[in-house]
Amino acid sequence: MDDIRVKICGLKRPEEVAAAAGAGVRYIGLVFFPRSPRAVSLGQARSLALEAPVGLAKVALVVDAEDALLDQIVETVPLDMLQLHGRESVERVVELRARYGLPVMKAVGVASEEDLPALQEYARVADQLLVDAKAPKGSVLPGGNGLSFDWRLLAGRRWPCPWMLAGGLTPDNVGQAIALTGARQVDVSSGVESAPGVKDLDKIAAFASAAAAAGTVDAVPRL
Ligand SMILES: O=C(O)c1ccccc1NCC(=O)[C@H](O)[C@H](O)COP(=O)(O)O
Repeated sequence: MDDIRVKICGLKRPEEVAAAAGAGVRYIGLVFFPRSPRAVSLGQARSLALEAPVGLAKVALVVDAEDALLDQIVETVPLDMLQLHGRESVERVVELRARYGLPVMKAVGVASEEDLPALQEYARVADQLLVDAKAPKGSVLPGGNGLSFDWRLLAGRRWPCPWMLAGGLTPDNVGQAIALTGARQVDVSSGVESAPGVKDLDKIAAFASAAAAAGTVDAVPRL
């Protein structure tokens, strides 16, 4: 069985990229959402992306972004994937895949069974799904809130594209999350921070190693 793939989202400093690469992380997320404590400028994102070693995929996270912003991001930052973390429609996913020729990961917020059909819809058109906790009403951030959802909702569910589990993951709970959901990819942001927007290098290493350890055990859902 393949290793568990880890994505660390919201990196801002070169040492965070180095720590992620050193820990065997597979994807880094660069946040282009001005109200986020993890937001990066175009210049910052370009430098971070250029420093990322081969094998570490650079993912640009946007929220209902206009074409003009996306054009700037794609022209400036060497990228491997776009992450759509807003209310982008199925049609918009199709349009952006064609326009930029980059794989698109669509984030879908989950709080209850009612949210699961959307995953099926987006799985038809996206290259990957990010199955995240639904942001609370009125929250400034559509993601990165450190909230999890009932992982049992995902037990036994599969989609016709690769998917990543996100939402409230930490070095302490990622093993249980993988065992319950069968996820082969996991994404974390606030769970590896020492303060909003500041990644903790030790927590990055601890998260990657806990995920790797969980990946060596057959994922038998314990319900
Ligand atoms: O992280 C942000 O600041 C952010 C801002 C706007 C939209 C999405 C955002 N983060 C989304 C992510 O990819 C997070 O990694 C994911 O939601 C999990 O976050 P966390 O619960 O903090 O681990």
